[in-house]
Amino acid sequence: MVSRLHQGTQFRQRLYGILDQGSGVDQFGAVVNWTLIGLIVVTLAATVLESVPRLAGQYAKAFQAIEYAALLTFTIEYAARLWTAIEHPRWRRFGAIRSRVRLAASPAGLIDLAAVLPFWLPLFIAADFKALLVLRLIRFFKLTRYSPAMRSLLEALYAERRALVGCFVILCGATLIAAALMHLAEGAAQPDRFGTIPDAMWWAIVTLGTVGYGDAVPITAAGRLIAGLTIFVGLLMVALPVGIVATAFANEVHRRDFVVTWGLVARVPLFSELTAAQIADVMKILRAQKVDKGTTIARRGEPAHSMYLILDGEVEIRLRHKHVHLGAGDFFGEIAALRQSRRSATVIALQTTRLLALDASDLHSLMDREPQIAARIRDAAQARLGEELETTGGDLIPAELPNTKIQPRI
Ligand SMILES: Nc1ncnc2c1ncn2[C@@H]1O[C@@H]2COP(=O)(O)O[C@H]2[C@H]1O
Repeated sequence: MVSRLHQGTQFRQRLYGILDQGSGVDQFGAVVNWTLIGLIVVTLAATVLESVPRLAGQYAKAFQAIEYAALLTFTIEYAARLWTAIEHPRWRRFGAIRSRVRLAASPAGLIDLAAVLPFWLPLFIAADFKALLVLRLIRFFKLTRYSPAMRSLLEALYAERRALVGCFVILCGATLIAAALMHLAEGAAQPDRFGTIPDAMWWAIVTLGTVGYGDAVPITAAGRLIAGLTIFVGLLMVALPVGIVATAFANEVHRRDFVVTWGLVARVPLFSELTAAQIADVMKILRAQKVDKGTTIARRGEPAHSMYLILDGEVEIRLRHKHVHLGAGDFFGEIAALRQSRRSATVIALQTTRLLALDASDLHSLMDREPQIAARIRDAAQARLGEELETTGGDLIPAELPNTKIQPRI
């Protein structure tokens, strides 16, 4: 009985790992996830083709088969996600029901539900559900889960939401002012196009958007002057959000550098005792970083914000009286990150090195959650500190630094 229960939990953990981390878990995980991605793409293509009446008539059976297969698969996937939600490391403490409610209410959960729920209706209610054809395109958003680039773009938009809302507010103001001025200047000359402010707003939006359909053009001198100014403002208005999003997107992509996969994290010795679900959780707080040979990764005495795990390559720890080499599987930077102080040594990359960086705040919460990892990191820090104290006579942090305690990064 107990072993059955244990097997059930193990299966749920494995399923969670596959659904949450996909291709990185193992070959079976890769097959499951590529099947889901393939089905999303096929159902989207089928939706588009089905809107062509000739094709809809000719291949009606094939379209129906694709829809049934997709609906059934996505429904099973949704149910499996709900069932395994309790394995989510941050939700586990909420228990079965609350963790499932959390999943159902999350953006990804809502997209998964919207991708299936409306499409069951025609099977039970006899009515014309033509709009459902277009609604199927919601399934496109399921791809966000599998595309780091799409995720990066959404994260960039989210990170810059305040600046973008600011741009939108300014754009609304500019539209109103341009429309009102144009209504004053052109209202009498062209009452059908600029007779009211809402009429003139169409012109303002098209001009500020730098589209210029040419269906409404000023004919008075004052109107042309206002149009000229509006075009200049429009150029600025378009450049502003485009620049903000492009910069944020580039930063986000560079920050990721390479994709942290389940396989990479599972290979790190420090995480060797974690379950699939725990590894999945750790993945979310790690940042991938690639450094070139000769790069100074940490400088003695500098404030520290992260600890690093070496995936491959080699680094040199330059202590006062000796140099220590660390390679794949080792970690460094834990001393300052733990003590929220400054670096005790300079660290240089001896080769091109791939690292996983862990922010100090994330390190602390990980250590709170995972006592074995906490013990291993603390032991290493203690041993390294002890060694260094022995050779420096206790002068670990440079004396010229007045305040070794640093503020956490916001
Ligand atoms: N004796 C040592 N052997 C190996 N690594 C060390 C030793 N002393 C310090 N380090 C590492 O070098 C890092 C420099 O930055 P931190 O002080 O944050 O953390 C330090 C340790 O991770």
